[in-house]
Amino acid sequence: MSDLINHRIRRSWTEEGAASAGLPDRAVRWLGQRIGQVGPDRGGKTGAAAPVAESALTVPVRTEFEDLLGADYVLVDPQERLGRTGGLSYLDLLHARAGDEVPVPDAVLLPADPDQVQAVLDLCVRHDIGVVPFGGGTSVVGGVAALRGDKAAVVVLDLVRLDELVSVDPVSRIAVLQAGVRGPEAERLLAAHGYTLGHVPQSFERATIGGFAATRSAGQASSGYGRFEDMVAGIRLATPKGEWRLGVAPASAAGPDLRQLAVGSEGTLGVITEVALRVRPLPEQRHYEGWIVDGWEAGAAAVRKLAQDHGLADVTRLSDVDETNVSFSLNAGLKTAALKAYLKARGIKNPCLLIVGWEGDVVRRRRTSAMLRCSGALRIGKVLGESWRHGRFNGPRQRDALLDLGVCVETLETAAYWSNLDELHDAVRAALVASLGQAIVMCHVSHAYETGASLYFTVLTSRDDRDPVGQWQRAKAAACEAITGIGTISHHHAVGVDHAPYLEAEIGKIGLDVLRAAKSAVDPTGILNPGKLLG
Ligand SMILES: Cc1cc2nc3c(=O)[nH]c(=O)nc-3n(C[C@H](O)[C@H](O)[C@H](O)COP(=O)(O)OP(=O)(O)OC[C@H]3O[C@@H](n4cnc5c(N)ncnc54)[C@H](O)[C@@H]3O)c2cc1C
Repeated sequence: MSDLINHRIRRSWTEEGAASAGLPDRAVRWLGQRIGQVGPDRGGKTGAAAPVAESALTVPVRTEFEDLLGADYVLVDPQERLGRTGGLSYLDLLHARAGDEVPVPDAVLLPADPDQVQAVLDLCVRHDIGVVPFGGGTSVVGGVAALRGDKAAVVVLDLVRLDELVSVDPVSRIAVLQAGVRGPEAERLLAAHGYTLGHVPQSFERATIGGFAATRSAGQASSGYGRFEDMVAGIRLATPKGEWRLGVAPASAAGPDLRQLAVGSEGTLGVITEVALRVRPLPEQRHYEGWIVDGWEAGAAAVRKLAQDHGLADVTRLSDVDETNVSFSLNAGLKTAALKAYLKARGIKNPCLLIVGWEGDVVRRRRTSAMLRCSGALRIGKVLGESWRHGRFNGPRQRDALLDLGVCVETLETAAYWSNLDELHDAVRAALVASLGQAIVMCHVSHAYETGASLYFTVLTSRDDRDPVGQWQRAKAAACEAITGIGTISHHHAVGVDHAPYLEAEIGKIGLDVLRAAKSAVDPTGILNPGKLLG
């Protein structure tokens, strides 16, 4: 059963991704010049087996789970348990490579349907066992760490078998998908009915419908299709108090929108078993292209104009000068050289790449293009846009290759109102550089709104092998401190464990008390996802 998804694949991210998991030689040389001390001899500590303690589940309790799910769906093998703990952050990858001691669940449970999920929760309540809901395991904030809190045992509830399209309502354009359906499968199931969800985060290939909902995920085409929470029409959760269903109408004034309390609850208020989602007709056409803007401020102003005057393309992604430089350097060749010469001849000193993509009604592109021209942007054409679209999943696939070379590589994200965006960009950048020294810190806006935008930073620096974990923890803490008070601690990666210390500064003590009260209403004994969101 566990071969349904191999959670131990790290090298290639997905089996399909293996072909693009390597790095070209010129990229390795270029990295060496920029951050120094990288090379094939810098793989660091790898291959050690992480210690896995005996399962703390007693035989009678394990038998009860087996009677409920079937013995094949209660896994206590150490490798299965180790494969379902920790997500895919840089620190998770470091720990996995080094065989560091990490929290390991006492069992992995694989329920088949929402009723079995509810029955498992009921058993966990009865035996006071912690439960970690597990979708694709792509959390980068510690969301699936198998922490046990004050419980003697903790199980991971892997939702991989909840893999069905439950229903399609073509009149309302709503499809109900089970929580364990992964991104590509969701699109395949919906395409058979002529629909798409249009939710394509960079973790699309592995992440699940339940995980998207639990973390308020944002896909690369969020400007056109909306964030995941915008798509949620209804939601079905298993909770320690029983089943909870939400969502009967597209909009409602029947008190606060509790769907939005469930969305983003990160497994602390219930296990999402089904999500009713707004779907759209499959686009007949797609058109992606690249533009160049001179300087970050000008680029941000151009994107703001699009967002505020209804000209955003479905994908609107602005790279800062550093990210544009990196992308030009890694794609060095005759075409890039010609492009650079052309930009120089046009007097563009600080090129920032803007990718815009339309899906479906591509006639809208005329309006966006006219607005971009008015903002002084220069159209470069389809090649850059299409090349971005085709390589959109390569970043995660190449992380292990970078770790093999001794590179510390990680991303972090935030968002702010337009009036604070430049300050936030500069503050986070400065904090990362001050902490890491010689580092490449690059950034893009990939989600824009009328009132503001997200910022997504990627960091590459030479790994400090004396203290690789501390090196990143200090840099991340510095970035989080810089964000606090200007922007949000997370635009789409969620809170998990890593951002929990910063939540109170954002939502206040009253906000935390409200969340705790909600949790104690549905989960009075605190079995659900110990240590996440609320710390
Ligand atoms: C390389 C990389 C790129 C990424 N890019 C993006 C991006 O572009 N946009 C984006 O939004 N995120 C991105 N992420 C973050 C991550 O993929 C998202 O948070 C995603 O939504 C998690 O989905 P998942 O199924 O993997 O959930 P998991 O990682 O399995 O779980 C995430 C959290 O949700 C809880 N959870 C999972 N399923 C359920 C459920 N059914 N019921 C209740 N709780 C549940 C878990 O307990 C955990 O707290 C990226 C991550 C990586 C590693």
